[in-house]
Amino acid sequence: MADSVFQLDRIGVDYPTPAGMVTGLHEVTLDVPRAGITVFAGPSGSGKSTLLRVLGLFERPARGVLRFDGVDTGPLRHSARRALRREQLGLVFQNPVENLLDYLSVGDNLRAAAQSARRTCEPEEILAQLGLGGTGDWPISALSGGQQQRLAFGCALARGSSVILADEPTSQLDEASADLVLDTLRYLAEREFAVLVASHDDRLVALGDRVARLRDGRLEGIERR
Ligand SMILES: Nc1ncnc2c1ncn2[C@@H]1O[C@H](COP(=O)(O)OP(=O)(O)OP(=O)(O)O)[C@@H](O)[C@H]1O
Repeated sequence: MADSVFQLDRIGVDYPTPAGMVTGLHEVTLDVPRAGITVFAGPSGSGKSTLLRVLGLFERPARGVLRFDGVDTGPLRHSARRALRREQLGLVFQNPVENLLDYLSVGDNLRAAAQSARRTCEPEEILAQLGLGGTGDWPISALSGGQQQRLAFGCALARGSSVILADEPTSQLDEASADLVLDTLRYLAEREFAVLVASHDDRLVALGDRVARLRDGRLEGIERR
């Protein structure tokens, strides 16, 4: 398995707007190691979400080469990208309700996630790992925001994702709930998941083994700890 989970070579993203083309990312070149937590930090509009969407194979860059596990993703057809997304890449959004199906129980959310990657799972095993043991029959609404985010990471585990991409996972949470998310990210990184997070939460930035700083769609630099 390659040491780098993602290799970006001069990745550029443009958005058409009524006022003309806006560049979301300018020629970003970066190697993301598989091990540890990588944080993409930067002010609002710096390109963090755009970068996560490119890495999550939701967005095709206009320019440059993106390799995932050493494979050039450029020539991949839509169906191959979708299969990679479902089976390997777990994307967790900032708003807990976006990550879960509110009409299913906690356990059924995990089962549905596994099924979407053509797998089966033992919900109670995953819930126990995440400190949510015994909640399998609960409705989603009975969980706190932090617990819902934990469950969203659990869905990535149920799908068998090897890479976790989280976009501002603590921004909608109070401090105690955010702590649950920080613990979960650390737990996943210790278990050899590649964990990539976009955030301007200082505590999340402090958790990173490396921090890639973005500004105006450009990579300003990388701090390694
Ligand atoms: N769908 C879109 N259409 C037009 N412009 C977009 C779109 N998505 C992003 N942009 C622009 O691309 C740039 C980067 O935006 P992006 O959302 O990636 O930044 P961000 O760092 O994640 O910001 P935030 O912290 O506010 O979420 C900004 O100038 C933004 O306005």
